[in-house]
Formats: sequence, C-alpha cells, structure tokens
Amino acid sequence: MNNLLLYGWNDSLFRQKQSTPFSGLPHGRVTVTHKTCYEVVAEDGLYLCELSGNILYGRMPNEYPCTGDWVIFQPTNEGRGIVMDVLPRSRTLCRKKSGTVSDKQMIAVHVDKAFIVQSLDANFNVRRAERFMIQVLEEDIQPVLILTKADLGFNEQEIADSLKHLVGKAQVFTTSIHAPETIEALRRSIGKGETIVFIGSSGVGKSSLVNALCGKEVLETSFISDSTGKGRHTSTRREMVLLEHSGVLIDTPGVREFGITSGSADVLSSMLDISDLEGTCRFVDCTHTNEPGCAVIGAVANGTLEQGVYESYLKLRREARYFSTSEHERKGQEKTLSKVLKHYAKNYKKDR
Ligand SMILES: Nc1nc2c(ncn2[C@@H]2O[C@H](COP(=O)(O)OP(=O)(O)OP(=O)(O)O)[C@@H](O)[C@H]2O)c(=O)[nH]1
Ligand SMILES: [Zn+2]
Repeated sequence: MNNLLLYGWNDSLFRQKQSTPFSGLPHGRVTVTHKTCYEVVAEDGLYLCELSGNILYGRMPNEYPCTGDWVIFQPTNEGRGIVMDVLPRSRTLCRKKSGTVSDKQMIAVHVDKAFIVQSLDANFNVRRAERFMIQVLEEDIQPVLILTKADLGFNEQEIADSLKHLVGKAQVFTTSIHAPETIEALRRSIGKGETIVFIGSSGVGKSSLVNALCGKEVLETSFISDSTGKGRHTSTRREMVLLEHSGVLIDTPGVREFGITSGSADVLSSMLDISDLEGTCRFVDCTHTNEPGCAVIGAVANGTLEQGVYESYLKLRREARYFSTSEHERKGQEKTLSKVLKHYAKNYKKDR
C-alpha cells in the first residue's frame, strides 16, 4: 500500500477528481514518463499505463502526462492501465525545447520547491542562479539555492558577496555529501507531501544529494512491479523518489540548462532589485538603456547596482521578450491544429 498523501495528494486534487467523469476510477501520480507509457504510483501499487484514444488524439502533446502529473486511470490486467484523464496542472516547470525558439517542454508538474543546485567550484555562476530563480518564481515555485561540494574549499566572502541580492528571495544551503549535518539541515527543510525538483548542470551533485537525502542509493534503480515482485521494465533512471516521512524528490534528466520561457518583466525586475529604481526614472516608459534621467543607469554609475546584475537584466529581458512574441504567434496556429485533432478524434471513435 502506498500512502498518496506523502506523494502530495490533497483535498483540492480530490475535489478536482470528483468533478471529472472518472471519479470512480483510481488515481495515481506519474513517476516516470517513457515515449508511449507512464509509470504511475497508485494506492495499491505501481502501474504501467498507456493513454486512452481520447487523450492521444484529442490533446496536444504538451497536454500528455508528464512527471509529477496526477492521472485517473482504468486498470486493465496485472499492473497495467489506461490513463483516462489528467488533473488540472499547477506550478509547472518548463523549459524551451532545444533547437526551437518558443516551444515549451514540460519538465515536472505540481512542484512546490525547486532545489537549484550549483557546486562551489568553477560551476558556481550567479547569473545562472538568477536565471533559474526567475523561471521558477514565474510559476509560483519556491526557489532554494543549494551550493554543493563545500568540502572542496571555496572563498566564502566572494560567494556571499555575489549572492547578496538573492538572499531573502531564496533560502540558501551549503552542503557536502561528506558532512552529514549539512544534508540533515536540508532534509529538515522538506515538508510532508512536498514535491521538490532538482535543477542544475551535469555533475554538480544532484544525484549524490538525492541519495544522501534518502540515506541510500535510490537512483539508477529499476521499476519493480508490486504485484509480481519481478522487474518488468527497467528504466535507465528513476525520476521520482519518495523520502521516508516527508516529500517527493524529482531529478529529471531533462533539466540541465534552460532558457527563460516567460515574459514577465515584473518578476525579472523584482528579482534583480530593479523595481524600486524603475519607478524613479524620468520617463515612465524608460527602457533603462540610454534615456536621460534613468535611475537604473544612474545606480550602475554610482555603484549601488552592480554592472553584472544590470547586464544580466538586459540579457534576460531580451530573451523573455523574444519568447513571448513568438509564443503569441504560435498560439493562433495551435488552436486550429487542436480543432482538427478533436474533429479527427470524434470521427476516429465513430469509425470503430
Ligand atoms: N567532494 C564532493 N564531491 C561531490 C559532492 N557531491 C557530489 N560529488 C561528486 O560529484 C560528481 C557528480 O555527482 P552527481 O551526483 O553524479 O552529479 P549530478 O548533478 O547528478 O550529475 P548528472 O547526473 O550528470 O546531472 C560525483 O563524482 C560525486 O561523487 C560533494 O558534496 N563533495
Ligand atoms: Zn530607466
């Protein structure tokens, strides 16, 4: 038996389930996604599920289940099932699909906190931390900065200085897998039923951290069917891990680097402490690039705003704008395509 409350199941999800036509069927959470099937943890065990025709043909691919989704499924035979519906999403972590300008790719859904992991060596990059923070704040996900490999030695003053504008917006933890008390402090910060996603470049120590938090090697394990006890499907990497007595950790291979996918200038300015300045520029529509009486440029000149933070602001703003324009254009096309697909799904059902 699995206690789904530990996986984040709650009253609001329950009510949403009641309002679907499938309230009599079991529900579960997607722990791993494969090309055409999904591993789902449910109350009475693990299921390997495929999509119903309605979902497969009636929805856009980015509406297909993703890691962390709550789904309602129809059990078929022994540990297998068909996903009938996906409960409405909240707090979705996405990224730009590589190679395309504006396609969002879902990474994880129903996320409470993002552990933004950087190692305290050459990998440490405050600009990247800012970028990750903006992305998660945008979705109402709480950012937590985790600086790993503290045992390798680092310049504390330098790190503290470079993070000073971010402290207060995110909790900061310094960890080492060789110092258990640092892991313990992190573990205590995780609430019951909370979902946490790990973000960070390759090699910063995400998997090591997950294993340390669990107190055992949990990644690189295979999918074992509860009902038969036999491994029926080996995944190259487990993506969701349940912490004993607290929350759920998600470490997806999809998260290495990602671009800004949203266009909220507000989040960007407040993150970088520019909002207060903005209000005092001479022109209300000041772009803070070359206007006379610009308070932002003034602050850079007198040293109250770091040049690096200012440049980061300009760069991220450009990216966000680029994304939101192209996304707007694409939305129109998507609507038409969605209509065609729905029409097709209807006729497909009739034909059968
Ligand atoms: N000294 C030291 N080494 C660490 C620490 N945490 C992780 N490492 C080492 O860093 C290397 C990479 O760690 P991983 O946990 O595989 O990193 P990852 O972020 O999961 O990497 P990807 O799976 O490629 O994304 C391994 O050799 C770890 O042993 C730490 O706190 N201190
Ligand atoms: Zn200005």
